[in-house]
Amino acid sequence: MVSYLDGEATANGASAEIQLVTISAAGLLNGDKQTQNDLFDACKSLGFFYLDCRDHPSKSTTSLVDRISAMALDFYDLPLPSKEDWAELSFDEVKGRPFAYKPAGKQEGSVKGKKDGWEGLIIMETPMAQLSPSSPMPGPKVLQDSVGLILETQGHLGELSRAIVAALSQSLGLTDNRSLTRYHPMDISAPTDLEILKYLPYTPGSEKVGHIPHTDLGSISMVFAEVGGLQVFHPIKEEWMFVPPKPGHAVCNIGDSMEFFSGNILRSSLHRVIPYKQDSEKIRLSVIHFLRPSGVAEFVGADGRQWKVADWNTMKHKQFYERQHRLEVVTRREEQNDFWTG
Ligand SMILES: O=C(O)CCC(=O)C(=O)O
Ligand SMILES: [Fe+2]
Repeated sequence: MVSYLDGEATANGASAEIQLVTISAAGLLNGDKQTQNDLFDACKSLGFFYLDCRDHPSKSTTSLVDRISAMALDFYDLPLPSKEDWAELSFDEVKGRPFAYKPAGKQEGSVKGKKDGWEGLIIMETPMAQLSPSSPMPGPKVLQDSVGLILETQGHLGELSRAIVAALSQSLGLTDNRSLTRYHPMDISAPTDLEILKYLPYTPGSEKVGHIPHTDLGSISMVFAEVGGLQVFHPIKEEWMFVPPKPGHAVCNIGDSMEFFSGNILRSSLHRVIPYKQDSEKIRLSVIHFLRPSGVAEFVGADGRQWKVADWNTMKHKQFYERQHRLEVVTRREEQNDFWTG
C-alpha cells in the first residue's frame, strides 16, 4: 500500500505542496479493483485525492466545467443589486430553491478578523431536476438559458460522486442494502448542489480574503479550479500544504458525513483557500460539486452524539456566518489557530 500521508512534499515552509494520489474516472466507473483500493487508501489517510477526468468515457467533463465557468462569469458580471435579489443565507432556505447567490464578505474568511473573499452561485440538484413548464427556472436570463447545461453537469458530476460512494462502501464491506449510496438519493431533503465560487483579487489591504479553514459537512466534494490557493492541513506534518491544480483533474475530498457514516474510518480533512501569490493577477474560479446525504439520515458525530444529518448541517453551516463563531465546530479542532497569517 502506498502511504499517502508520507506524501512527497516540497519542504519550503508556507508554500509546500502536496502530491495527492490520482484516481482514474474510467477505473472508478468500470469498477476496477486497484482503483477501488487506491481510493480507499487515500480516503482513510488524508481524505483528499485527484480524480483524473480525462479518461471519463464521455470525454465531456472538462468541457462541461468550462461551459459552467463561462456561464457563472456572465452571472457574476451582472450588477450587484440584481444578484442580491437572490441572496439567501440560511441553509434551510437555500435547499428548496433552484439557486441562490452569496455575496462576498458574509462569512468569516481565511484571515482572523477578516471576512471571506468569494462570491458564490449555489445551484441545488433536486429543485433543478423538479423544474417544469409550470414551474420554470427563476432568476436572470443567463441562468434561465443554461438549464440544460446545468442539468447535464449536475448529472455528470453527481454520477461520479455517487460512484465514489459506491466504491468506498464496497471497500468498507457495506454492500447491497447497507451501501452508503442509500443515503444519497436525489431528494429534496438531500442538499446536494453545484457551486461556482469566484474569489476576489487580493492585496495585503484586502478586508475580504479567502475561504475559512473548515471541514466539509457533506459526503464528497469535487473541486475544479485552474488557479491554486486550496490548502489542506497535513495532520502528521502539522503543516498547511497547497494542493496544486491539475488540468483535467478534480480535487476530491471526504466530508464529515462520510467520515461519520464510515465509523470514522474515512477522513474529513481540514482545508482552506488563501491567495495564491504565483498567480496573483488571475481570478480564482472554482466549480464544486457537493454530494450531501439525505437530511433524515443519522450518524454519530465527532462529539459522540447521535445526530440527524439535517441538524448537523444547520448547526455547522450557521457557524460559518457567525462573527463570534465557534471555530472548532467548523474545523473540528479545539483551540487551534488555523487562520492564514500571510
Ligand atoms: O474554492 C475551493 O477550492 C474550495 C472551497 C471549499 O473548500 C468549500 O466551498 O467547501
Ligand atoms: Fe470545503
